Amino acid sequence: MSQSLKSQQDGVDVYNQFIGGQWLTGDGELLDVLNPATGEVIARARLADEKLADQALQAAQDAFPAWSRKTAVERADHLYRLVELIQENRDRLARLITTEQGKPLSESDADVGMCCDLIRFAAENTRRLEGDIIPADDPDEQIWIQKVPHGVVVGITAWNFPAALIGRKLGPALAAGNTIVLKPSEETPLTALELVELARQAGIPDGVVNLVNGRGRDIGNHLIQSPITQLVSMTGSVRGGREINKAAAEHLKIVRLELGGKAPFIVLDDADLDPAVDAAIASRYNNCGQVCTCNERMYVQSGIYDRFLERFKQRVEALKVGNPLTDKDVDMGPKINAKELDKIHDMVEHAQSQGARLLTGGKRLTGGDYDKGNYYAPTILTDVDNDMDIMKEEIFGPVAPIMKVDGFEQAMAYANASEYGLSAYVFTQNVKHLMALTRELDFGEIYVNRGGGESVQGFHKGYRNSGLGGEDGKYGLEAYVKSKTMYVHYS
Ligand SMILES: NC(=O)C1=CN([C@@H]2O[C@H](COP(=O)(O)OP(=O)(O)OC[C@H]3O[C@@H](n4cnc5c(N)ncnc54)[C@H](O)[C@@H]3O)[C@@H](O)[C@H]2O)C=CC1
Ligand SMILES: O=C(O)[C@@H](O)[C@@H]1OC[C@H](O)[C@H]1O
Repeated sequence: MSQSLKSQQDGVDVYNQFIGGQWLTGDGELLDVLNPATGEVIARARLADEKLADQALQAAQDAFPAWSRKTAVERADHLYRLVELIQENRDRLARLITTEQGKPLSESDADVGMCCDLIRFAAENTRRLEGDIIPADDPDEQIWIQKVPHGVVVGITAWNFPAALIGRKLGPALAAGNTIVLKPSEETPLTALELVELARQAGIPDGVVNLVNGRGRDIGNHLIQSPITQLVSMTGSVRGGREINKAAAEHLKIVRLELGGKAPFIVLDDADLDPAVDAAIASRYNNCGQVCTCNERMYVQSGIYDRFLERFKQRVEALKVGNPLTDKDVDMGPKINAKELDKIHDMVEHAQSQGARLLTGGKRLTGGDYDKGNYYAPTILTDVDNDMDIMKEEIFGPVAPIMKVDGFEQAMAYANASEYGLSAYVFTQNVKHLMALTRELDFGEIYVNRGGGESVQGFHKGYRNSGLGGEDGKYGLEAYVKSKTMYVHYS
């Protein structure tokens, strides 16, 4: 039955799913969406069954011919209109992100801003999806390499950036002439649903954007295996990425995966101390440490180690943790859910059992409002060595292990000894070391003398287990077209 975005049941908003330009109820189970700061149910989202997922794929397939035949400028104009609407709703969306995900409002605002920027970049570049004309071996022939869209794209997203990750999949997919079925994270479906409603209001034709909710191994897996799906783009865990890659391989589907990270944060003796401390704090504790580019392990050279650690500890202990909706001054909100909170605490305890020393934090925050949410104390671990699990496994939480190194070479060796290869941070004023980074540091995204935060015109690409493919910028956009070679004889 056709519905609006949401309706009320027992005083709680119940969100529908978007298929072929209609909000549909379906018969699927209802999923509680919780505020991680309070544990309250803020809304419910209807989950899709396989029949509804197939309906979404079919709607995307039906919409593809007309959408892909629109001119580059027409597609761009639709996306620009969507960006305008997102901007008009920026405060409301930021509040919603904070409510369902828990990050401070300023960070939610940046999440919405990044969503806009990713879609705007895609719109700006619809006209730049250029092909080639290649000299042929026959004088009466030309070889044309054209760039054409794939067809139906499935975009599967994680919970840590509920808006930006939708923009990152939807923007380039539509810009290049594809249609899309989105499946947002089970933890944060509401922002995605509201964004899709804005896509409807922007006049994006029916079926070009569709959204179904569901669990990854269930509906996510079903979407991947459908013969309609041509390309799968996913952001999430290495485990999820592996499962998706395996399911897609069976059907020879194209897959782009943006997975976890274990970014080394390197501070050499000649670094500027204050910016290094600022960046170490932001890159570890923003979004409660739940960013794939987070500072996950620190290597600080012996000459600056004591001064760095003293200042870093002061700053960590001054971080204010709380409910970002009721207290605008908090630096850090809760972890996304109780399971993640337990995971972090187990990792900290395990690190101590392996010999790490707890310098500060290391516990769940309790008492008063803390008891209702998933709060963890900002934590520092010292006396770690590079073989400990805390230096190898993605933490994805507010815990910083810090290790002393004797110099550049040792820092490089420790940093590279990782199954992850997305981001790395280096603070140095030494030009020789800086120039050597391209050769010595085996990571896809290196931040030198600054904290994290990629630009939409860059290329967000993880090596090794951090992913397959890469996103953003001109290389990210190219993933959404395939080449078609035509040998044109004209005598
Ligand atoms: N790269 C990143 O930025 C992220 C990394 N993570 C890492 O993953 C850990 C667990 O987080 P989760 O939310 O459980 O990540 P996840 O990988 O399970 O979920 C991410 C998305 O993939 C979908 N998914 C999962 N398994 C799938 C499958 N087999 N087939 C199709 N779709 C599937 C989920 O439904 C969700 O939409 C975190 O603690 C963190 O270490 C989590 C979120 C984002
Ligand atoms: O998923 C992630 O954590 C990253 O891809 C993240 O997405 C938006 C942020 O700017 C990125 O670092």
